Amino acid sequence: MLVSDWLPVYEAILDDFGFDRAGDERVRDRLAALTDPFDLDRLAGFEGASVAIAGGGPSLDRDLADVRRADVVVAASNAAAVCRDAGLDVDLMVTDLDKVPAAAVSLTREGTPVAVAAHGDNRPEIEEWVPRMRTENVLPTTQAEPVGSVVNFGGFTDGDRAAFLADHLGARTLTFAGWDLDDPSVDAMKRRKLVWAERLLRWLELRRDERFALLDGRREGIDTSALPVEK
Ligand SMILES: Nc1ncnc2c1ncn2[C@@H]1O[C@H](COP(=O)(O)OP(=O)(O)OP(=O)(O)O)[C@@H](O)[C@H]1O
Ligand SMILES: Nc1nc2c(c(=O)[nH]1)N=C(CO)CN2
Repeated sequence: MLVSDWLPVYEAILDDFGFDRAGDERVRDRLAALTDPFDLDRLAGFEGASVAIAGGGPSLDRDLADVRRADVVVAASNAAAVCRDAGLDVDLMVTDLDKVPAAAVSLTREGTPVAVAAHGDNRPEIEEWVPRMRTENVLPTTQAEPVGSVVNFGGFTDGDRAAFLADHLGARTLTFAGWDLDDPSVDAMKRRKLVWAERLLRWLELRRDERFALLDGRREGIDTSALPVEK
């Protein structure tokens, strides 16, 4: 995903949530100061692979067999802890550090890359946890324009950002485990974030010319008006 393709969608997200772009940029700059550029060649194993994107929904426990079958496992936030507790290795964790930050630190120290996102509402988490990580295993990301070590391959929530990253790295197929887009247990803010996650995955599947089973039966109901897709 080119940043120029992403930024108009990012602006629609900022509008919808009332997030402040300058706030995102300030925390991005702080993350840039705390990190070094990550060598993406270390993730060459994504090229041509079947990639499972493990999400933080309650169905993850039931979906672990799908995760186990994939060539490569990307875990969004809390899914990293669930996978590890089930004895499943994670190849990459994607997180904004608002859940299980200690697990993210441990992964970096054990040699597993962690894609850490900076945004306007996670400066305290960035300040507290990133300095404890092994820097060479931190892939710093932003949803705003990239700067220095901090990259942007598209995506908003941890889970859809994981999918955009896997796409950038050349994944052959993406499968989604532990994704409950209609989860009644989430609060109103999380529900809105999941609405955006669904839209962004719809955009991604169209770009990839793939059909994500997760979206079967849902496509008609997805509002794509903020996305650069053919109507
Ligand atoms: N029912 C669900 N509840 C939470 N996350 C879900 C759900 N279904 C899918 N996901 C995806 O899994 C990702 C990880 O979820 P988790 O609740 O562990 O993280 P989070 O730190 O709250 O995520 P975020 O900061 O992106 O909102 C989410 O970012 C989302 O993309
Ligand atoms: N500014 C801002 N950006 C975000 C936020 C958030 O709360 N604030 N939450 C996200 C996923 O949870 C992703 N991006």
